[in-house]
Amino acid sequence: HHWGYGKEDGPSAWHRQYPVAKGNRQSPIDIIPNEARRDSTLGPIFLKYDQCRSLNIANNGHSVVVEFDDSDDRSVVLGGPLDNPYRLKQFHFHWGGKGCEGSEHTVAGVGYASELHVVHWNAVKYKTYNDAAAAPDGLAVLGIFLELGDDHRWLHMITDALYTVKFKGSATDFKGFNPKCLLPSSLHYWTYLGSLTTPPLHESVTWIVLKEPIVVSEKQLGMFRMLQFNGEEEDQRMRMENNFRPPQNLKERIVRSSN
Ligand SMILES: NS(O)(O)c1ccc(OCc2cn(-c3ccccc3)nn2)cc1
Ligand SMILES: [Zn+2]
Repeated sequence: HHWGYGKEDGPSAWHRQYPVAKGNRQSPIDIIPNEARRDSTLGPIFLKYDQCRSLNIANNGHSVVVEFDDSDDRSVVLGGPLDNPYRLKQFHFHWGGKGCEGSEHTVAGVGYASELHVVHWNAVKYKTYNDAAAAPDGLAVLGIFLELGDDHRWLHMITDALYTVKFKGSATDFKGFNPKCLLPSSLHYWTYLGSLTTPPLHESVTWIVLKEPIVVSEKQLGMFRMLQFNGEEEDQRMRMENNFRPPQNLKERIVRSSN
């Protein structure tokens, strides 16, 4: 009996199998800009993605994920709150149902239509991604909000491939995609210590949430909703939508803001 986003197996039930769900550094959170601490020691982040090698696009039953070759330091995020370069591993999305919110982080109580997570791991300190994913300084996830407006000029490269990964467990080749094309113009960010937002909910993430959203169209976002949570062989057809965890308690944490 696996976790999901439904009434019985959704975020409010995760704590039964994953008690860390009630931990002290859970994600996402509501970011309150006026309460974030402007920190002049926080430098800019650098995204070195020019040599990145995307491998495949997959439906893991929770989201659609694009994986990268992380066998060397060819593509990393560095700077900002990070003490080491973190290696690009994958990116995926969270989104809502038609017209309703879908981001995981919220800003002063307001959600966006979707949120992109670009996942990196600390290969300087840890041998494998799985080791890093369970360590307090193991992961760095870049969060990018998606708001509704005009078509995004490059998102079609992802949405055009979604029909090939409609069902859980499907994956297809997806080479030559550079996530740089999904970034907003400004890399100003908020940062705080948090967790994976899905089980196993490890408290291993340094979150870097960009302040500026990217703009995508309702039509493009709607394409994500043709994905299904279920496998092709399952009777129960469940449209993949509302795959977001609501904001968690900030507890004793502060959010810092880049300049
Ligand atoms: N939504 S998010 O960007 O916070 C996000 C990012 C990465 C995630 O990876 C799943 C995962 C599983 N494990 C794992 C590690 C060791 C043993 C077993 C499983 N590590 N990561 C999940 C959520
Ligand atoms: Zn995520």
